Amino acid sequence: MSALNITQHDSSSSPTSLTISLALLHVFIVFVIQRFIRKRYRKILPPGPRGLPLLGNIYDIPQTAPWVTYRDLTAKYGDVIAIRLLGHPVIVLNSLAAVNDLLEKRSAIYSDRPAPVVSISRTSVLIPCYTGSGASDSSHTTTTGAAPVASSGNTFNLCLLRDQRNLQELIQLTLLNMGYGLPASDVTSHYADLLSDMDSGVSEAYHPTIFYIPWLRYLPRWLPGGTWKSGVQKWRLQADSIREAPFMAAMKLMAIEPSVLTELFGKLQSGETPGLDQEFVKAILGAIFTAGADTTSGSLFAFFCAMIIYPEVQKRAHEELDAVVGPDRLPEHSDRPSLPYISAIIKEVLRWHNLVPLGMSHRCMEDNEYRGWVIPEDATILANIWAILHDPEHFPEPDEFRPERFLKDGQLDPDAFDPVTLGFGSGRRICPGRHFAEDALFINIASVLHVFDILPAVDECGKPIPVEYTATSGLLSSVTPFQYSIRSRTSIAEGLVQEALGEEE
Ligand code: HEM
Repeated sequence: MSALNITQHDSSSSPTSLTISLALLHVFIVFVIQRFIRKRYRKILPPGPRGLPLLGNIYDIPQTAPWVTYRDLTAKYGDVIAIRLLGHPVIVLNSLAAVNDLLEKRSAIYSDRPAPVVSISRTSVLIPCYTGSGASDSSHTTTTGAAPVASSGNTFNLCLLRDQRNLQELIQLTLLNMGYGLPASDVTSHYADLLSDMDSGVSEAYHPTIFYIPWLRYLPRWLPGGTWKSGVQKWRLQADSIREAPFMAAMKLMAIEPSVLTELFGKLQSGETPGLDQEFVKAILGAIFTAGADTTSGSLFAFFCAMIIYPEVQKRAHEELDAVVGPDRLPEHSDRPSLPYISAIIKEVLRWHNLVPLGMSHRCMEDNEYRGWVIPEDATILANIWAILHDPEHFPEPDEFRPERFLKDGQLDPDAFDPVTLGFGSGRRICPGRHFAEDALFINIASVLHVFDILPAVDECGKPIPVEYTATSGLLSSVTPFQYSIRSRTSIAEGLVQEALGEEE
């Protein structure tokens, strides 16, 4: 009895000891659950560096060129690596076999995208989730099957000759014409500014910290860690403007030129595509414009860089063009089968400089087993495109720009590993603009090489400014800016351009 009294007395008169006991119990339970989860995942996830408690591997993966670090980790862990970023599993596929096994063969459950914590647009600029619905498929088929590149290489040359406009603006011009049917004259630096504002907004909104710590969204904006919220309104407005401005301009003009817009409106009116409405049409066009401009111009910029560093490649391309196209005309799309060296240059540009080195993240939609591991639902999947296209087993001396690796007996080698498909992603989310991009690269590269020598810029003493190939890091990796100059190869070539200029005007 007295013992009972003592116990009753203790518990009622000391509420803090109960709280402490409960707190300790809570800590113990959390600890056991964490150990259990960690043990379970360590067993079933693919191998990878161990990382720190809670933080995971955030200190193992650098911000600069993480694709190189992932490739280096394969020596210890194999081609499929799991890392954890603040508890979130990320699976990196470093071989073509793994990419094919998961993103291609199991595309039914590997085609979603991880949802960003903050949606930057009412209907996102990039088509975000995979539903398998008619509308999301329509974005792919329409873009993929879009009319061949609307602008000719001539326009590109003329612009270069006329005012040395930047490559990015030239590709934007083409996309606005192909996507919205907007005439070249409607292209103003306004769209370019909107696009560049939105690009920086997207980089901030998709910053890994915000991406992988979902609870950051609940922090008030005045607390450290919550300050990113003040940018959200701005990013949303930027994303909305890039969807609205060219769309409204096209509607005002009542563009009748065949374009992706007219094709989608045709589908909308016929009702053949469930889920397709005006907002979705706007989103698809916004995606084409935003995803197509920097990528295609980025590849062209890489091509300019390679031509300066490897003048012997440029010389061989000139010889092929002189022999096949001749001095009296500019190259056309129909010349492509007869220009294997130019085609090999395009493949090598896409391989040598990967615009999207880790592809775009995919999301695994359900737990599934692979090679004895379990890839958990919600895991982010990255395809290390850079590592695969720089694997010396397939591409000896991978850092060298060497179009010859795709040729055999002067023709494209059908047995060579073609970087084109992988460079544009995999499975059901493969880049829908790949045919457009390839066509644009062909006509622009062939035309520029036919007419111009691409040379390094010169300094005030007339000395060539050396060009070195380096690239930026990020979702999109660009060749770091360098200066170049162009010189007409012959007066006949210059005459051809002037003639075409007259025709255009
Ligand atoms: C050299 C040029 C280009 C490269 C290297 C490139 C590469 C890629 C890659 C790697 C992806 C991710 C695919 C995946 O998730 O597996 C992608 C997606 C995408 N690309 Fe491209 N792309 C290029 C040009 C273009 C162009 C010109 C357009 C539009 C005309 C375009 C529109 C898109 C869109 C809309 C997506 C998102 C597709 C989706 O989420 O379903 N791209 N691109």
